[in-house]
Amino acid sequence: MSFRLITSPTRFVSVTSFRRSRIVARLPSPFPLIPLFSPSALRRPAIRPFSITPSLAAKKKSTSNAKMPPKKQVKDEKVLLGRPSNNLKIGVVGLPNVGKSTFFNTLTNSTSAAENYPFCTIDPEESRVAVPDARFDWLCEHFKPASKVPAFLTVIDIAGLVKGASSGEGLGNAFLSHVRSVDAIFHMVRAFDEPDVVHVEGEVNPTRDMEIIHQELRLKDIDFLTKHIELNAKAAGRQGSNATPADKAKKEELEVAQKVLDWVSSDKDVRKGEWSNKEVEVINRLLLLTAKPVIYLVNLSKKDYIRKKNKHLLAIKEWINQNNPGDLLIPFSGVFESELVEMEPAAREEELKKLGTVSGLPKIIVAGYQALQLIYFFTGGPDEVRAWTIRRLTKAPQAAGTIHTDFERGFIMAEVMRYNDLVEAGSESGVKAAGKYLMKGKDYVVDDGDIIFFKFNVTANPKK
Ligand SMILES: Nc1ncnc2c1ncn2[C@@H]1O[C@H](COP(=O)(O)OP(=O)(O)OP(=O)(O)O)[C@@H](O)[C@H]1O
Ligand SMILES: [Mg+2]
Repeated sequence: MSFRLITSPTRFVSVTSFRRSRIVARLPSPFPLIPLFSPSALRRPAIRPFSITPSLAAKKKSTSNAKMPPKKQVKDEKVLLGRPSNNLKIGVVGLPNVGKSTFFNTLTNSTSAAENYPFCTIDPEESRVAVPDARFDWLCEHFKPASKVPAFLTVIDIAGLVKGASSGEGLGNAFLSHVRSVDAIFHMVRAFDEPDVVHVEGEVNPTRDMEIIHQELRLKDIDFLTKHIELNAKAAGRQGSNATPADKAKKEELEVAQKVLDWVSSDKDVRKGEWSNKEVEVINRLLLLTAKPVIYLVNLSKKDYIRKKNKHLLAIKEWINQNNPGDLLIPFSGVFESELVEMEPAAREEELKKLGTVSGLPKIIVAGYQALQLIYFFTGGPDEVRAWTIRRLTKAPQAAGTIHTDFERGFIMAEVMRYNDLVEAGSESGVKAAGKYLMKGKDYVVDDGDIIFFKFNVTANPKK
């Protein structure tokens, strides 16, 4: 096997600088009050390529293999419901005038129109917010890096849906297509009484509103699946009895689609079904609305949020238990959060202390990130501490590929420190001395919060 040396770090510098420039351009968050760009960090790459001579390569490889534990076959590799990507988005969905844009603006420090009239938002707005994480803060404190890049949650503000949206009411179909393009849903539920804020259904009734939204999403899935089956059944019917493997696959796919249609038609959301890996693969291609994970955000008045009481909360909880057991409910207050975000950090802390409460946003961001089945691993050093987003169950080479495709192509191994081990030992050498510095191979499934140094090598021609 021939190894080609990678001695010039320049191209890696350009990769990291490219990524950074994107981050700087799209940083609207109220949370990361941290410098994301430092020219000095560009002088050296944040992640140094592993450069070795051919003979040394063989030696290193054999030592690393010796250290590596026997390969464990990951059993039961479950296919996750949802789009297989690291670039996933969560949409804010709900009736008109329930506080979606107020929440979106506060969360992402954006200026989406948020006025007191229904259908204030028409076109979807996209923005990002840093994911707060004490581990990231600790790593920055520990490495004192020139550049700090946390993980980000991408949020989309979507227009309000109304009863009948699935059959075109209130620009319904266009708005539902915006829901189709996101990967998870923050379902905004109005539980605040404010006579000046118009409610499209007349009076405040959160469970009725939740029922409307869920009904519209289900009806759209039913409509979509029915048309999909009709269309594909016709195509499959023309094949006759001499069915090719492709025809058989199509037939199997149609059977799954029919099974899913029966499920949604019985008033259940797709994400609540037990599906085999094969079925999940078909469902993922269909981008169904009720397959997307949902977090219910209950928008309270400032007073109710602070006193932790609201007359609708119990009924909302019961509705979730009845209809979509296990889904998360997070109460918060849009107006209160928008007041907080306007304050200086010190004044904000003072105010929260005085009121004996906390902001609801950090919990919401973390929950949104988890709903998307996203986790991150860290790379750390004096140049940069960075969180790299991956989907749950991602293996080491693909995780390396999020940094650079060469890292995946030439993957040798991942040197992994667990966050707790690093905190306990106080340094990388301490982790090594404690025998907790792990060498992981290509079957290693990366854990949330792993601190990883990838070793890789790239041959001139990967086929050789
Ligand atoms: N917790 C709350 N208490 C009182 N008023 C609120 C609260 N949250 C939001 N509002 C008010 O509700 C009104 C509508 O808010 P917003 O524009 O954010 O709703 P929306 O759901 O985005 O509406 P649309 O679907 O029309 O775009 C605004 O006047 C906002 O200040
Ligand atoms: Mg809006």
